[in-house]
Amino acid sequence: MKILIKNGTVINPENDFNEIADVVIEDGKVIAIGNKQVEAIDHVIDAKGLLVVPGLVDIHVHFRDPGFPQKETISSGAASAAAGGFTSVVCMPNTKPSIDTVQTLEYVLRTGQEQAGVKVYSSAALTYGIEGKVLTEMEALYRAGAVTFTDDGKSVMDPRLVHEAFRKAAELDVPISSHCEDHQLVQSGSLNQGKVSEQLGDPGIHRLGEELIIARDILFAEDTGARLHIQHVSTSRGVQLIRESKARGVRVTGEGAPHHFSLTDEQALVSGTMAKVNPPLRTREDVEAVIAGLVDGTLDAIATDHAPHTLDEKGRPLADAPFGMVGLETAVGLTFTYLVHPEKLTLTEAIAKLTIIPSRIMGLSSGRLAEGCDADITLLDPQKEWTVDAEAFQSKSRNSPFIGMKLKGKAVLTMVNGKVVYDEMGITR
Ligand SMILES: NC(=O)N[C@@H](CC(=O)O)C(=O)O
Ligand SMILES: [Zn+2]
Ligand SMILES: [Zn+2]
Repeated sequence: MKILIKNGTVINPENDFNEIADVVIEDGKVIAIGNKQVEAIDHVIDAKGLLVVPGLVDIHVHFRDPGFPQKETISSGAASAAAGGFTSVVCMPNTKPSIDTVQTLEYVLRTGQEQAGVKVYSSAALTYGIEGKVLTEMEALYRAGAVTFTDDGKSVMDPRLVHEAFRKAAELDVPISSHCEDHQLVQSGSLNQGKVSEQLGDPGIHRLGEELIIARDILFAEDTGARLHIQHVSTSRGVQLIRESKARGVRVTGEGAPHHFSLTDEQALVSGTMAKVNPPLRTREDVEAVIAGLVDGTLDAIATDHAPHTLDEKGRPLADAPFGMVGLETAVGLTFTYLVHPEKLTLTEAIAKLTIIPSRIMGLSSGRLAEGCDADITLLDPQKEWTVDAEAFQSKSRNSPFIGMKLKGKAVLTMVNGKVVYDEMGITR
């Protein structure tokens, strides 16, 4: 089976390729790029006006299996990823049980292989049960396929334990992904501590809660030589701490989430609990700092932190509703609307932050579009204007503050190993 994608603008950030070119796929692999004569094509996809990019890579998703299939399963999460243009994802371990044993890790990876249309990778927990008390068998989990270690949802607070985990990670040369939140400082708030939290009678989440742990973990990385990846950076000083540590050679990377480069805490006045996320939406100054971090490379990657929750849970009062929002199906629209169209990032820079850079951080082979690669390919329509519609979500959950918002830019076709897993061009009809 040979497929030809013709007339599209092919972008491969890895080698700065950005040209109108043909892409030929055979048996799930890319066999040619450029205007080459290829015989016996079975299927032609006309990508005129579209971008042909490496399948997108999201290194921060919550697929809720095992434990919370009513929120998301690995197969519904994968369908949501495909609809958003993502072909590879890294799952977070705060499931039930948490991904803290080889057995649970293997369950997630196997279910991903058997039931998901996209490539499902997984992190493993740093501590058993994400309780911050006993380190997991990091080496065994690493050998079984864990690509990073994290207690995402929490920070491990015991410095002796954190130090030990960083030493082990350095030995294995595997990145630690850090959710930065000093919960002794932060305690019970739901929103960024400021005018909006006051107005809504919420105790608020002080920015220092995030910054203290970013600073701490940078020091641990510096001391041990481990690779540190800071998740969902939301504050201006957080970005600055990463910038300074990079300049002195610490092996640190950072990610920015679409909601943190597009929304402020004021969104809670409009969207209520749908705008409750951890770390919280902050101020205009913070949003600008996250964008500046993405622009100058302090924040290496864009990652969604796709965090599905049921409408029942989100229907509770602000203080009781869970933190998190779905993100896979709005990430491309938000990246184009807030970063590419306003010319903060070039096309190649934006695609790099959604493909090759996150892939490298986690040591994956995804995120490239070159001869010999797996045909994981996404077709994007950068000009497509659309309105976020909860009913159209492939995710099981609808907890998004972006519902009803108009965005410009969308994934229209997603392919994994040459197989179409999402199609709104009507080519598989
Ligand atoms: N981001 C969130 O607000 N929630 C995440 C946990 C996390 O990423 O910290 C979740 O699992 O729901
Ligand atoms: Zn987190
Ligand atoms: Zn998360």
